Amino acid sequence: MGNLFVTEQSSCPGKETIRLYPPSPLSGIREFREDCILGGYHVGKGTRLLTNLWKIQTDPSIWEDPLEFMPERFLTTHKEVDVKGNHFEYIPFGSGRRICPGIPFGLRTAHLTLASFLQSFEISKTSSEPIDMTAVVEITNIKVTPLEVLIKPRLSSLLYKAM
Ligand code: HEM
Repeated sequence: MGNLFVTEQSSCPGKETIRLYPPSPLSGIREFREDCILGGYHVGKGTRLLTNLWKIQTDPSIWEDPLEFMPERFLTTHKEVDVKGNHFEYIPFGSGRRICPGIPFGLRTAHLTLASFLQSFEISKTSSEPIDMTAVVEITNIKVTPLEVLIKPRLSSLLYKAM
């Protein structure tokens, strides 16, 4: 299970999770209002651009061992990098005027939901095989192999009744 812990103070496992497994791997669409040259390419007015955030966040010229889960990089080589669209090598919420407006809500909700789930249930794998973390980069980030787990309540049964 990916650990989606990120706060605005930014925990390193959380930052690394959404670097490698961005929930929204493609940015929103931008339309060019005029002809221009971008990265050596001529781009015509009216062209629509969808940025592949996953590709940027796994660019081997920026990230050492880009496909490895290494949260410590956010304590060392990428210590100053935050999630707010200021560092273009890492833009899990996009950047600029159309940056995701749900950053604080998304981060807190992910944190709360996962923490409540882990507090409430014991989770175990159904096999001893390593978990296949391969993902398909589409509009959202989807695991190729669904994760199968067994969940067992940890708390008093009274706490699981619907409110
Ligand atoms: C971890 C959770 C989330 C991630 C990773 C995420 C990621 C993104 C990304 C990459 C974009 C495109 C930004 C761009 O094109 O520059 C976006 C846009 C957007 N997000 Fe999120 N998002 C998350 C949670 C949320 C939540 C909780 C809400 C609302 C409550 C939200 C609402 C929006 C909206 C409305 C846009 C479109 C903004 C615009 O086009 O002006 N997102 N998000």
